[in-house]
Amino acid sequence: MPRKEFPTEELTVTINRLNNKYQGEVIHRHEDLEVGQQRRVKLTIPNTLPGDVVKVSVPNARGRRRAFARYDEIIESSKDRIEPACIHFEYCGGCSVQHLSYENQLAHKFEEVKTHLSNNGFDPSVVKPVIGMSEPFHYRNKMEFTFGKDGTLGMHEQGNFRKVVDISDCLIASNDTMVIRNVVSKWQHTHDLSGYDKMAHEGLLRHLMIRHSQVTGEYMVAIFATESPEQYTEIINELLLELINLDIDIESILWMKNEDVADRAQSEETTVLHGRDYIHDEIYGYRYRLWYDTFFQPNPAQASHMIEIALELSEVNEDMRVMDLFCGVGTFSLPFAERAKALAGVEIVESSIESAKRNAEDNGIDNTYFLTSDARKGMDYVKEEWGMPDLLLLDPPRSGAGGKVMRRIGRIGTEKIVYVSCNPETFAEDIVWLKDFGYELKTVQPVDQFPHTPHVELVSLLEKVAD
Ligand SMILES: C[S@@+](CC[C@H](N)C(=O)[O-])C[C@H]1O[C@@H](n2cnc3c(N)ncnc32)[C@H](O)[C@@H]1O
Repeated sequence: MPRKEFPTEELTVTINRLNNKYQGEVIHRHEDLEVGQQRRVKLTIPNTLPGDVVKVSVPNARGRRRAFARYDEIIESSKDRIEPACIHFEYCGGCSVQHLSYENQLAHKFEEVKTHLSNNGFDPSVVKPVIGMSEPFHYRNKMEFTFGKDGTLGMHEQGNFRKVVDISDCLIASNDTMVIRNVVSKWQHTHDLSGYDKMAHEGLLRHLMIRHSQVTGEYMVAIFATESPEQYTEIINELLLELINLDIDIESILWMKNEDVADRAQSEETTVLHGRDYIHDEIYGYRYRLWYDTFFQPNPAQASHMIEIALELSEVNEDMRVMDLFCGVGTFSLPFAERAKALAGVEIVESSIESAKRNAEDNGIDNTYFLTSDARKGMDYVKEEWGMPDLLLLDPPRSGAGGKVMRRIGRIGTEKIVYVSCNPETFAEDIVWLKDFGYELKTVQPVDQFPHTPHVELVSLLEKVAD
């Protein structure tokens, strides 16, 4: 029997918490209930804060347990609410907390890290206040814009993956990134080139990736499209001329053919339209080559703080052999290797390991051993082939390292473990595994790499205090 649909209701609610995407939430309890109606509905309302009183229209409010809805009107503002600096804030899915002062964002992230640790039985007093940015804007070195089917070029709308919000200005990207974005958008409209429709799987232009180095000033522009560039040579040449004539050091312009149905900026066939297929960047004084798909820390200024903290906490010295798990292109490996006797890095993406090897060479570092492997199997192999480490460093993806890797780390039993994380929730769950191996959490230093978003990174130290 089909479920009964209830009418849309206009509710007045007071937001009482932020979820992990920093969207306001409240549980609304219905009154005047009839048999078969839900007693309560959990409302998720983007761009709201605890203390905001808002009016919101909720379709089928009495027939569902959860609803995502935009507010119609703010009746009373939270005392923490500020005017967002960005003109696109209301709909853009890029930043979700510009309506909270930066000071309050940092306070919220601090509490979040402590809560995850407490929930997993750790003493939250080891957490230090979050290191924020003095200028929390224009910090990102890589932006990925999506072409919408309606000629837009920007970010997905918050809570609506099908819609692309046209972004002519962005306060977390560099100014030159937006100059390039605007040239490409104008070019698309001049030539009436279609944006990709992900539902119908038709249209030419899919993504625009712009990455740059804040140190070397080099830029890469990559256009992802469903067709090869040959049939568009004339109009592509017009774009190239415009881009190259900008007062921006664009060292790489790429055309990436991507026919895959998955909505990712990936390439089946890469054509270098101008310059090389990589750019140079630097973090913490080390030089790196970055290809379009190389994972690199998106906020190099804050990443440098994290490297500095990791080096200090580890007290790495020339007698130590270091194992760096999830090493990527070697952002932590190279500074550690230069201060250690030897370093072994393990990473699953082959091109990152190739890059790590080349980066070590480019920086004159010759005591490294890099292995392409899943962390779990790689650790066993490295122990056999390279030997046991004295220090363990790990920086897993947001999903965390997982119990199998953590138990192996526990069995290795180095005196210190430095765990770098981009997700306090999986971090807290992972380190629970180390308790049985006699480790104690000594310090956690959160670092804000992504102002105005829900993300927070951290560097932590665990020490072996018992066998
Ligand atoms: C947060 S990044 C850190 C990279 C590096 N430490 C850095 O700072 O640039 C996590 C890395 O783990 C890698 N990775 C993901 N799953 C993995 C696995 N199962 N085994 C080994 N590496 C993995 C990713 O490719 C990525 O390079």
